[in-house]
Amino acid sequence: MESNPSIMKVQGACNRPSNHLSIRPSVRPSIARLSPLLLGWHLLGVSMAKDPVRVLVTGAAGQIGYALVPMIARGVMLGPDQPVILHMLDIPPAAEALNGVRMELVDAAFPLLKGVVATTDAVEACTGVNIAVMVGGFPRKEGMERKDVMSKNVSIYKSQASALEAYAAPNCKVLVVANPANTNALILKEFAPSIPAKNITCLTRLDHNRALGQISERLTVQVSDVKNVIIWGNHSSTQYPDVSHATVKTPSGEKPVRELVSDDAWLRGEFITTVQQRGAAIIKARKLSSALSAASSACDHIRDWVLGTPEGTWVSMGVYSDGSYNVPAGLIYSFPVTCNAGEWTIVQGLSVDEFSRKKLDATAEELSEEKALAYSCLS
Ligand SMILES: NC(=O)c1ccc[n+]([C@@H]2O[C@H](COP(=O)([O-])OP(=O)(O)OC[C@H]3O[C@@H](n4cnc5c(N)ncnc54)[C@H](O)[C@@H]3O)[C@@H](O)[C@H]2O)c1
Ligand SMILES: O=C(O)C[C@H](O)C(=O)O
Repeated sequence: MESNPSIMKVQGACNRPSNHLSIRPSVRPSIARLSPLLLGWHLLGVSMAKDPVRVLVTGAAGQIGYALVPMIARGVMLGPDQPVILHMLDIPPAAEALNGVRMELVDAAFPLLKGVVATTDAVEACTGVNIAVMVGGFPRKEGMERKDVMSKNVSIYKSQASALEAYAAPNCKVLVVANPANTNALILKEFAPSIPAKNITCLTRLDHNRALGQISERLTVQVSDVKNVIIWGNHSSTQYPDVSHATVKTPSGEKPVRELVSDDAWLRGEFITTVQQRGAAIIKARKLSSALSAASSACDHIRDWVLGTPEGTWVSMGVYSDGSYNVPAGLIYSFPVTCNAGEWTIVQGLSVDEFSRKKLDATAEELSEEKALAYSCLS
């Protein structure tokens, strides 16, 4: 257990870092609530205190950061019984805003929040972190393509990879949110060679959730009753939102989405483009990119990775390709995955029809091009 429960100051020294991620997947909150043993302890007023987990959020003074840090501090990411210490990094011009976020975290008096490191120093920010959510970067603005921001982000991710490699806790899990998310994650992997490739992921859960949302609206069903959509490939407009294996829970059992929608033209047309273009639609509407949905989806991504996916359910994560589904190895590509005991596994053996094959290949091709462009930015 960390000894100092106080909130720390901007640029302050770190608490002693814990050496590893101290979340035990077997003590999931829902199970913990049901366990007679834990309930007994609770009634006796004895809490099963866990060690705090250190969570880094880069770009914490930005709009996703502002939505994300209170979710983490409230237990949305790691569970309602998991104390956290937040490490927040931003760049010097944002230092004052970052301090404002820190002050608000103090003011919110989150019971699970055991400390805050708010800093513009990447080494201090990365020291001892168990989970790193990489949001910092240069966001795409209206009318800009993701490739326009490649070179700015590649250099950021190269240097932050080195800081994580040298100072993060062993087995640190990394989620890259900042665009181009897949390629930033790949650069991070390349420049942090001692962090296992399986620990470096990117966010396509927002796209996955958007796909669930579209199906739920179309069928007028609860979003929680829709599952097993897939986002294949890049977090970009070439991503392939696929409902070939998705189902909806109905009073008479699980039914295929394709059967219930009964409109392949919509599923292969408007549904796909709506999900692909949703980020751009939000930017057009808000003049800012999505923030609350991105933050919430980042929490979903880490929560499922650490605590596990429900039985019979998969989620989409951008992970290092091993050649599954004939996707070129060596790309960070979004696949359907299940998670157990803190490890993700690509769901194998799903049928891929000709229509889907073309879509999987097109988004892989874009990622290969992005990879080449990123490497050209490095030289
Ligand atoms: N993967 C996804 O699903 C998804 C969804 C939405 C947004 N995004 C991306 O997330 C990123 C952040 O979006 P936002 O709306 O919060 O942007 P924002 O501009 O509001 O915030 C970005 C923050 O990053 C900081 N920053 C810049 N360079 C940094 C560095 N080197 N180190 C640390 N911090 C740095 C900025 O000062 C700023 O505070 C963007 O790249 C955006 O395109 C991804
Ligand atoms: O498209 C963008 O740059 C915004 C973001 O990635 C999103 O999906 O909302």
